[in-house]
Amino acid sequence: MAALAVLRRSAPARLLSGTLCVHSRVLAPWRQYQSNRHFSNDKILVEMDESTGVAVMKMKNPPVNGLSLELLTEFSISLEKLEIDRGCRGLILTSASPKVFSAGLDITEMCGKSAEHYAAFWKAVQEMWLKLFGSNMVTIAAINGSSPAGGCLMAMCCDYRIMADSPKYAIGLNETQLGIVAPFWFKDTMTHTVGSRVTEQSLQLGQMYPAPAALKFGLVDQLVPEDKVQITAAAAMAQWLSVPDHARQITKPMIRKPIVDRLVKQREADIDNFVSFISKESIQKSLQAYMDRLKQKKQ
Ligand SMILES: CCCCC/C=C\C/C=C\C=C\CC(=O)SCCNC(=O)CCNC(=O)[C@H](O)C(C)(C)COP(=O)(O)OP(=O)(O)OC[C@H]1O[C@@H](n2cnc3c(N)ncnc32)[C@H](O)[C@@H]1OP(=O)(O)O
Repeated sequence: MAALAVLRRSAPARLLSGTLCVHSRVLAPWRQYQSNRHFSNDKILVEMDESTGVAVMKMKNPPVNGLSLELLTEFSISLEKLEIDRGCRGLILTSASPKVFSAGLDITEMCGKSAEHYAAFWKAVQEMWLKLFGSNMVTIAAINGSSPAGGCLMAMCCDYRIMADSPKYAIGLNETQLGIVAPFWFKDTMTHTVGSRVTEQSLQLGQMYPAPAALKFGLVDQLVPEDKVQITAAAAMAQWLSVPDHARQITKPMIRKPIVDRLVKQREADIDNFVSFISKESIQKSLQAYMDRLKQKKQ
């Protein structure tokens, strides 16, 4: 048992290659850590079921769960807490808002801000990815709505994806549609999920796939009626957790560690790349025009 506990606790550190730091500027203090093991801060709600060892993490940043610096920071802190919790074996990631899993990166964080802000924001995006893709727990995405760009990235970081069965909800990496470019580790995550050929085409076209199309090529693993997404995720989790932890935890990094290490080795260069790219006037214009289109859609 002691050996298993060591494995359980040491594997994430190995997999994440020392990436436990989080940006300190917006660290929200934990409001509470109650006996029923629910904890929450502004943007992340965690419900931990001690009898199953499964935590449900809900993003709550209405209206569309934009991945702001604050949400990303709280996400990484919450995940880190669960990762070191011996009692937690599985994580179900979902949205507290109906109809949208996550609209991806909060575009307002990438518009009209300083270089320092862009660097801090990108570091938080990297941190989220390193922790979620490199997690030692079983991770299941319960995709209860649309999931473009960064939302799709989060879902793809998980071990298994269950999506609400509706053509109204779409998922994909649509960055080129905004005039921006998915960085190599977004591309690596998609390649890991669906293979090179589909990734090449999807990324160039910035394609969003309605849920039924996403199922066809494995971008999601299962479609269920919207009101069954959570319960199906819990059932799938029970199945994944029936595999002995130590064996699964040694297997997962065999595939994922080289992908994680690629970013770890060039984090600073990746931040510099992002800052210089996003600061360009032409890119700022594209993002602004996209935001204007989003707002006009309503009128
Ligand atoms: C060569 C080197 C390369 C280096 C790397 C360089 C760059 C990489 C850079 C960035 C990578 C970015 C990845 C991303 O995640 S970018 C974000 C992409 N996201 C989207 O395109 C989603 C856009 N949103 C939608 O499609 C819809 O909102 C959605 C389907 C999610 C929901 O639709 P719904 O009809 O319910 O809601 P809306 O009315 O559209 O939106 C409500 C409200 O929210 C605002 N909003 C929507 N999405 C975002 C967002 N991502 N960020 C900020 N704000 C968003 C929307 O404008 C509305 O606002 P308001 O009108 O109510 O004020």
